[in-house]
Amino acid sequence: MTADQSKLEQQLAKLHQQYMERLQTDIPALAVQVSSLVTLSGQPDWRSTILPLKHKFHTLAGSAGTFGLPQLGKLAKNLELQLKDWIAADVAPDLTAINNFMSVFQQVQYAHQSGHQVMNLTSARLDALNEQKALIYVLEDDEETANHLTLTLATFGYQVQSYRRLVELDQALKTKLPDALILDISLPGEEQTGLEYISAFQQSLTEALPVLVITSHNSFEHHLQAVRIGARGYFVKPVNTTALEARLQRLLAVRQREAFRVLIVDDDQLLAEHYALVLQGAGLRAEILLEPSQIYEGMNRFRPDVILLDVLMPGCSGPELAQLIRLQDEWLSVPIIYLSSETDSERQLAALVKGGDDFLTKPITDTALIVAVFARAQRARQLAEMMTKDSLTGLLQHARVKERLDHELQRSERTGEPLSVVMLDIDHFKKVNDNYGHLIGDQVISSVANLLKQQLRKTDIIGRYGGEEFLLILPDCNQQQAFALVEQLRQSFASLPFSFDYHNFHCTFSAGISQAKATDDTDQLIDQADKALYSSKHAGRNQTQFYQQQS
Ligand SMILES: Nc1nc2c(ncn2[C@@H]2O[C@H](COP(=O)(O)OP(=O)(O)OP(=O)(O)O)[C@@H](O)[C@H]2O)c(=O)[nH]1
Repeated sequence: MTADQSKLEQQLAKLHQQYMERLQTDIPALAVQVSSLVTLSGQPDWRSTILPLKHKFHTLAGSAGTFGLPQLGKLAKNLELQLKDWIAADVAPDLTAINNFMSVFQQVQYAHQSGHQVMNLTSARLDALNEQKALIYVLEDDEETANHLTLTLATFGYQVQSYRRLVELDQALKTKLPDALILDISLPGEEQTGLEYISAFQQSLTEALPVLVITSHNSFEHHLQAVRIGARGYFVKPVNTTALEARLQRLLAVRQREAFRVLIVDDDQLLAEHYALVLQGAGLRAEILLEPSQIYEGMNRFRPDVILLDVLMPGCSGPELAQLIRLQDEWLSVPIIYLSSETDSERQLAALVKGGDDFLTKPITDTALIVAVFARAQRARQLAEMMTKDSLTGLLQHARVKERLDHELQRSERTGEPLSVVMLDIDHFKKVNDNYGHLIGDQVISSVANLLKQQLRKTDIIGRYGGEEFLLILPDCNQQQAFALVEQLRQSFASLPFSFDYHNFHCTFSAGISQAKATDDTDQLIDQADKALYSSKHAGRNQTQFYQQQS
């Protein structure tokens, strides 16, 4: 067990302990309420005693199983259903019915004292997501190609280790596995070919290592051999390093994906904390909202991929909250999963009609919770990306990046943190298209996008604003910090070699920066960054300027 796992198990055990302590007061309090049932028959307002009791058994039914007391959960569910039947029949229960009810309740009192099943999280745990820079090994005997590749990948922000000989690579692979391997398959002077070596090595792994092949051979046989050793890319020399980097980025995108965000809305704090810990243990980010009235603030701040919603909450029910969420266009597509001890399928359907997507019944096992949330989050993220991202670069589209700027501007006003906006445009791009063709032009655009994705923080927002124009939103960053960052990007980009027909060329970009002031709105801020960009172009291009307020 890793240190993280053991910490998680300790936290879960602590929550369980707290839940058991809560039952020490909840069950006797329930007993008092249940004992008042004996005075019920013949009373006109019998419903006002039963309704709150039904709610309490509903909550108990949902939470007990989750905290390892399935027997207690089942008994509570039966009692809840009994109370429900009385209400549905609209007849006050007679004394025999109440006596039967109380004898079942006695079993509840015993059940909460019996031992709980030990929760086993390990089988449910999914891979924690890797936030670090990707580690790439390169095996290439030709020094010039190796240096060119290493320099390009390092410029993009990868951690690169380059080897000339198989024996060196072998040692490195046995010490630490990289995120991907770039391999020259023809290695004169070696006993084995690169393909033979890696084919044997892959068999020793449980999960195949992503391999990109570089070679001077372009035959069908070589392609086939490469596929057979699990190659995920095939590049013929002279290697187009920017195309290779783009492939690498796509290959690693899933591993580097930002963790899915789950917003848990439940008035039962212990239960909500339990769910949050279980989801966090599986590599998801989870936040708890106990107070439904804070839903908009919570959504805007946390931007969840999925919402887990309790159905019965005082003040505002889950379905009402779902309807509130759906009032806002931008939250229409976020999946809402109800998590409730409601087992009546008609009521479940009624809740779903009010804007939910799925219904999970409490108690739920940790594995089932993780799998349901993960599957929903993954699909929602894919759909959201298709709807909001530009197909060439994978960056946010024009309208979306402006929407994000609206939010960030509001946040910066609220928190007082600085916010900078950068407009960036490739220099003389028309000439790139004219000289090398549209396809190479597209490759240059993709490279700027990939460089930005690799080198900016996860919290920065990047959009393709126009053809060869990009908009960067840098939260918690003043204009001096933005300047240092953009200058570094500019220099990296200027040093990137592009190739066309055995001939290398370089490109540059110009940039303009504007820092938000309290009085600015989105359009003003973009306009200021655009004016600063124009100044950079006017002053000779390949440079960065701030917006200067005209007097
Ligand atoms: N290959 C490619 N070209 C594009 C794309 N979008 C826009 N362009 C081209 O980008 C070029 C932009 O040219 P201009 O805005 O005039 O830029 P420029 O005058 O060459 O350079 P600056 O004055 O330095 O900005 C036009 O030729 C567009 O056709 C695209 O997605 N792919």
